[in-house]
Parts: sequence; structure tokens; C-alpha cells
Amino acid sequence: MLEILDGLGVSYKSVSSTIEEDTVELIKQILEEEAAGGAAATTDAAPAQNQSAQPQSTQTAQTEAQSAAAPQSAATATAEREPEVAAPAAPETPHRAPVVTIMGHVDHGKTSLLDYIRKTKVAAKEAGGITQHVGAFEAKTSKGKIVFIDTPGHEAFTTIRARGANVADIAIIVIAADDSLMPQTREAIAHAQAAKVPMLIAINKVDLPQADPERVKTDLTQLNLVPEEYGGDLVVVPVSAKTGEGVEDLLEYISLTAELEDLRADPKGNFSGVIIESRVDRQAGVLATVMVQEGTLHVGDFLVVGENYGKIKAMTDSGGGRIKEAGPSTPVQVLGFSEAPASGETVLSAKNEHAAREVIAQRASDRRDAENARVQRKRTLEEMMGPLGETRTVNLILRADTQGSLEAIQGILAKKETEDVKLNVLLAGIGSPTEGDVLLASTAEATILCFNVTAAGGVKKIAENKDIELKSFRIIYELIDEVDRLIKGNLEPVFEERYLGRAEVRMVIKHPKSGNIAGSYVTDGMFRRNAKAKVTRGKQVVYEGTVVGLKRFKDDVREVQTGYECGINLDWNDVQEGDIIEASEMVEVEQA
Ligand SMILES: Nc1nc2c(ncn2[C@@H]2O[C@H](COP(=O)(O)OP(=O)(O)OP(=O)(O)O)[C@@H](O)[C@H]2O)c(=O)[nH]1
Repeated sequence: MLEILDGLGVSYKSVSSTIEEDTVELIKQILEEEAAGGAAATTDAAPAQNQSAQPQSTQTAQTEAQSAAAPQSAATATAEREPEVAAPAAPETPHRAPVVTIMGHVDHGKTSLLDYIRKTKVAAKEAGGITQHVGAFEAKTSKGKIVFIDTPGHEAFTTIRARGANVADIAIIVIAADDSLMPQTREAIAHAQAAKVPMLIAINKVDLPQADPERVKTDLTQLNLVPEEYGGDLVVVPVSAKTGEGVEDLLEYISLTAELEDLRADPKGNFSGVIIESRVDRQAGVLATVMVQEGTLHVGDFLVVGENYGKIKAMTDSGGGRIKEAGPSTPVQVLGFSEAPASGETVLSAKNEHAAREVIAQRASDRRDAENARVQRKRTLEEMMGPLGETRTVNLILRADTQGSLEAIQGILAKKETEDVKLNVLLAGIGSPTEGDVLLASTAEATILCFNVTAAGGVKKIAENKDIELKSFRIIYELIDEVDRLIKGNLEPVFEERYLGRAEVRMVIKHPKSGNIAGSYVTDGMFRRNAKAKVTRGKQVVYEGTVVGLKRFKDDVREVQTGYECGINLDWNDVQEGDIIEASEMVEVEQA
């Protein structure tokens, strides 16, 4: 017990010291997890494998033989369609092709490089046949297939990451040899690092007379990225998307990196995939590109994405050819969704329509529960302090008006690091924070701190929606105080439920659009829109929800005080005359 307390950093005098209620809960959790032991470890391992495990397509006879050698895991996987039960990648799980994304600064040649690879490595028939942008393509190289995500730039990468999916196995950072490191290069590197995706550097445009690859390499070392020839482990390949020089080497390095990563996926396992992109075609309907990560997709399968489902009516590969099935690491365009799913959403399959609907109903109910629980959630000690015995890392994105102020801030921050807390500046950029910063912050759980720059309204909104802390300061020391707060671990405010008021339902008003509205009289305190609501009938609580609408006569109002009548919309149709509605709200409590 004392060992656990030491691990948590809780101080005590002796075995008879008392400890806080929160700590007790935490210790209980730790002991339960320990007791669960091996079983938990196995279940944890499965999704992790799933995540890194993505796609290889046409399965060879060898694959068939390998899968046949593991009849038991294949049978289990087909019987149960949930991804959590996917068998961990055993050594016999077949290899799959790597999925590669290309990122870098504007005009450094991302599109040109992709075009060159497509032109030379996609079978002529297919290359000629491509009329539509599908979002990914398969290149056939002497070392096997490589799948390229066709949307260059880190926005696509981060949008997918922001939804918790990991589609790329390898990131190529393109840097123009005549321009070296630029702001978006640094951002792209930060994104790849935050996603823990292995990175290869392609120094492009080496055909230009003013090309200076050595300068690029030296500049990289300043970001603590040391090229192999300087004794580090960063692979740097000089290429020209114009002449094709070095592209073959780059592809070889990609295959080599993939080999080291030991990418595997079971084509006979439970299907899972990720939406790469989707669009609505006026004639065909919704076309979604799915990257198959695990299992095999068949025409006729039911797919569930978020709270929607669809039955695959038709499937085309990235070359535009009709196909009936697709295995791991295959991007396929699927026809059959009724609504366009968002990039980065994960896709699962269901046995039939009924099963698909059940999954969706469960997800909707989980979402509502999570929404209700969100504000009430208090952080556990472990969440605040990081996993036991490990150094806690505070991830930051810094934005400032000038290089000088950025350096000044970083200089102060460097002195703040301790053995227990590491400050990790993912990105230090000049200018206002961007949407990309918010996405990076959400994947890396970072806080965005700005000095003398502010975020545009749209960016602020996205940050709010994603629960990302984005703060602007005009005085450096206020920014540093904020960092101190983060170091202490008060990352999130703590909320407490506070009573607002009470109302009596005097009549039920049927509204054609909003359903039943409670025509009520506020007997105590006040009512506020968006407040939490609890409805009691006699002594029983019959409903708990939210005041989604509040009206005085025909007007929407924000608040209604004691002694007034109002219409309360709870988005609940069973309200009855005589019910008592109690309103409360979550308020932030000051922490010591
Ligand atoms: N000489 C030379 N020019 C290149 C090379 N690669 C790209 N370019 C040129 O550089 C310019 C930018 O290339 P793009 O491929 O559009 O660059 P990008 O990074 O995709 O740019 P954005 O899509 O705007 O972010 C174009 O004019 C290309 O023709 C190269 O290897 N050598």
C-alpha cells in the first residue's frame, strides 16, 4: 500500500495516516486493475494491434496458407464481429502494405512527388483510367505494394488523427532543397511526431542549380532530428519529383521502414477501416473512400460509421475498377451510405441490418450518457499526474507575434522543467493559431498558448468544440503563470452541480415540432436555458435531462425568474400536469 502511495506521490507519516477519499478510489482502481492482471493486458493489446494494423489487399496463396494454419483465430473472428475481440497479431498474421502520407511546406513539391509516383508506379491501365479523385492510390514497387494517401498536407492527416484513427504508417516530409525548413515543415514534423508515426525526409528539387541539401540536413539537426550520415537515425533521401532522381530509393526506404514496423493484418479477422474522404455525387449518391485496416470488405456487407449505416451496393478500387472484395491496406470507394461520413471516422461491419441498427442505438445512448457525464467528471489523480512512476509531460503549442518573443518564452520554459514534469513544445510558431494547431492539440492533448496574437473566431470555436484550451496573453509572465498551473496539474476546472430553481407543470402544450412542452410556473429560484433538469412525479424521479428550450409566450428567453409562467422544453414527451421540474447547473469551483 505504501509503495502505491509513494508511486502516486501522496505523503504520509505512518501506516496509520489517513488519506483522501479520491486517493482511496484511485488505489481501489489500481488494485482492481492489478487483480484483473493478464486478462486485461490481453484485451488492451488487441485494439493497439488493430490501430497499428492496417491493410494489404490481394491476398496471395501464401496468405491463404498462413490463415489456414490458424483456423481457430479465424473462426473466432468471424463469429464475433466486434473489433475488441480481434485476435492479437500473432506471428502468423500476414504482413500488409504500408500506408504513407506526404506532408510538407507549400510548394515544396508534395503533389509533384505523388504525381510522379502515380505516373510511374500505378499500372498504366489504371493510371489512364483514373478519372476521379479517390483519396488514395496503390503503387506497385519491386518491394511490394505501397499505399499513398492522395491528399498532401497535414490537414488531412490530422483530421483523420483527430478522430482517433491512425491511417498512416509512415510520413514522408518533403523539404525543397532550395528553400529548406519552413513553418509548415515544422508543423508537419510536429504532427508526425505527435502521432508517433515514423518519418522519412525527402529533400526535393535536387535538380535545381540552387539546391542545397546539406543546408536542409544541418537545419534538421537544429530540431534535434539528426540525419543518418551525421550519426543520427533520421532517413533523408534526396529526390527530384521532376526528373525522378532518388524516387526509387525513397520507395525502397519506405518498404524498409515498413518491414521494421512489422505491419500485419489478418484478412480473415473482423473488418475495421477508416474513412479517408467522402463526397456526394449527384448521380451516384454518397461515395466514401474506406481504407481497409483489418479483415476483408465484401459487396453486400453492412457498414456502421458513427451513428449511420449503409449496405455496400458497389465497390471500386483506387484505379476505378469494380471489385467484389478488398483486404487490408486497400483503399476502396464504397457506394451505399445515405449520408456522407466524415474523414477519419472508423468503420465497422455488422452481420445484417438489424445488427447495424443495434450498434447505432447503443452508440447514441453512449453518446448521450457521455454528454451528461462530461461536465460532472472530475479528474482522477492518475489522469492529473500521468501513469504511475512515469514523468508527466505537458504538451504545449506556442504562438507569438515575433521570433524574439517565442525564444524568450521558450528560454523561460526550459528552466521550468523538473524531473517529474517535462514541458514538450510541439510547435512554436509565429502568427495566430490555426485550425491545424487545434487538431494537433487535440491529437496530442496539448494546450495552445498565444502571446500577443489571438485566434480567429472560427479557430476559437473549433477549439471550444474539441475541448482544447486556447489562451492568449499580452504579458509574458501571465503566460508563464499559466504554464505553472499546467505543471501543477490543474489542467481542467472542476465543476459542481448547483441548484437553480423549481417549477410546477400546470399544463402540457403539444407543439407540432418540439413535441410536448411543459407549461409551468416557476415557484422558486429561476430557470435557465441549457440547465440540467430533473422531473419528479409524486416522490419519484421520472426524468433527467436538459432544458433545451425556454419560452415566455411566443418568445425564446434565456431565463425565467420566480413568479413567472413559462414553457419548458425538455425534449421529452411524457411530461404531465403536476410534475415538478427542478433545474440545476454545473458551475466551476475554485481550486486551491
Ligand atoms: N525543379 C523542380 N521543380 C519541382 C520539383 N517538385 C516540384 N516542383 C515544382 O514546384 C512547384 C510546387 O510543386 P507542387 O507539387 O505543387 O508543391 P506542393 O507542395 O504540392 O504545393 P501545395 O499543394 O501548394 O502545398 C511546382 O511548380 C512544381 O513544378 C522538383 O523536384 N524539381
